[in-house]
Amino acid sequence: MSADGKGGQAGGDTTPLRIGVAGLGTVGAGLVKLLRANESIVADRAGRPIVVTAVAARDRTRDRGIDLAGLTWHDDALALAHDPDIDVVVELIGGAEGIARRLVTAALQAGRPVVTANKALVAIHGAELAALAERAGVPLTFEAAVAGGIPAIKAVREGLAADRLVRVGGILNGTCNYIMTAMRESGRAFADVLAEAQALGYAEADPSTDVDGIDAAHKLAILAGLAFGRPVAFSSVHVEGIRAIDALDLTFARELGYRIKLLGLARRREDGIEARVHPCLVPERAPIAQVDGVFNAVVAEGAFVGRLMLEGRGAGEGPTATAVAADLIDIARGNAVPVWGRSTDGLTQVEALPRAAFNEEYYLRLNVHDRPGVIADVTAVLRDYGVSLRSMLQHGRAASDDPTVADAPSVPLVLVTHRTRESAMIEALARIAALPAVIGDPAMIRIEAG
Ligand SMILES: NC(=O)C1=CN([C@@H]2O[C@H](COP(=O)(O)OP(=O)(O)OC[C@H]3O[C@@H](n4cnc5c(N)ncnc54)[C@H](O)[C@@H]3O)[C@@H](O)[C@H]2O)C=CC1
Ligand SMILES: N[C@@H](CC=O)C(=O)O
Ligand code: NA
Repeated sequence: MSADGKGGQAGGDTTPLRIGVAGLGTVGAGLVKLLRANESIVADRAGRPIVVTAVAARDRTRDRGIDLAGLTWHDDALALAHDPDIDVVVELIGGAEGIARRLVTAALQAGRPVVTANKALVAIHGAELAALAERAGVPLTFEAAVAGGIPAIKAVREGLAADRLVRVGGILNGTCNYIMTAMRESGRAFADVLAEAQALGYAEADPSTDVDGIDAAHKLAILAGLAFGRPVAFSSVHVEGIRAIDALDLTFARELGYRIKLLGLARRREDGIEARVHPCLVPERAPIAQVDGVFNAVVAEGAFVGRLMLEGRGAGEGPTATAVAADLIDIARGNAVPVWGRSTDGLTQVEALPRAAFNEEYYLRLNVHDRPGVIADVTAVLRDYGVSLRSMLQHGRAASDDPTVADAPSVPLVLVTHRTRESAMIEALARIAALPAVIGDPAMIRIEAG
């Protein structure tokens, strides 16, 4: 039985599923185009037609490349929650609060199935919305919210439902991957490439959500919740973005045989769950290092299934609309899966482990005065904290060549450590930054196998 009480294939009911779309931006307009272009494919697979009957958007006159004639227009998106001529509300406005949250809440309370692409909303309010959906006995689906066109939610929540997953994550932000790929391949400036990603419809309304790692963290919190069976408190996810990545780091990474990727990583450990988003050095031969541009990669690992990686476009009109439409097809067919893959009864949020508990290999780049003793001072601090070095790179003049130079020029010094506790690295870096020969803050990037 479907959520709207009209089983699609199961009941042989061919009544159209009527949808109301809130937000006609990149994804909303993309959805209308896709449902029209693929009308008969969608109807065949859903067992009944899926038709847009109502929309709510801000500007009635804007040219979106779609014909809105014949659709009911609502100036107030909240009206969709009670419009008697729709069966499903599709929320494509965005934002964890405000109108998007009010609309989804109102629709679920009114017993309406909801489809959303809103990762911020699901990551932050997913536990409470899941309880509302369960109480109303209607689906709340969000395939588009994680990794755009990659069926990541379905893969983790349904495809891997039988395994005990120990790890999930990957490249979860198309905008950041697009920017870092262009910077690496063509040396283009950050701001330039970001503007291009915005024009292509990849970036969030406020692109700092992308470049500061928050969007990837929203997606990681959702994936971790699905993989480990409990929603992860979003505020406990450790988040770093890509603003601090310097062109020098891209060059040194290449020289050391790595690429830099913004990764989301969630791991089940004996003592809790690790959930973090930050730039990583990954070996250039690792499959994930080859995932470039707007492409995302979702990696999962379980005791029985082993490791798997799904790759595809993580942002943009077409891929995202495909994911939203797939959710609608599920609803039309009467397929319903609990939001977090299990009942919300007794379901509590879990706090991720703090940063000090991480245990990684680290790449450090220091800007140092090129004079004798610098390397010895830096390595002495690392030794004091039990951090052992795997390799070191210094370009330019050797520090010991000219002991008499007082205002020695600055040179980058790159150090790669063996695996070590992050609590030790944090303290060691504070001491290193305070050394007289070290200029500015050291850059630290964690190293991952991929
Ligand atoms: N663009 C992408 O590639 C992807 C976007 N998403 C998510 O999809 C959702 C929509 O994203 P986009 O389409 O990219 O954003 P967008 O900014 O292009 O579209 C949002 C639309 O909502 C409209 N809107 C704002 N307030 C409104 C209100 N009160 N009533 C009605 N409409 C209102 C805006 O005018 C805008 O046209 C967001 O949650 C986003 O995170 C998810 C995956 C990929
Ligand atoms: N802004 C997001 C859009 C898709 O989720 C991204 O760049 O990945
Ligand atoms: Na997806």
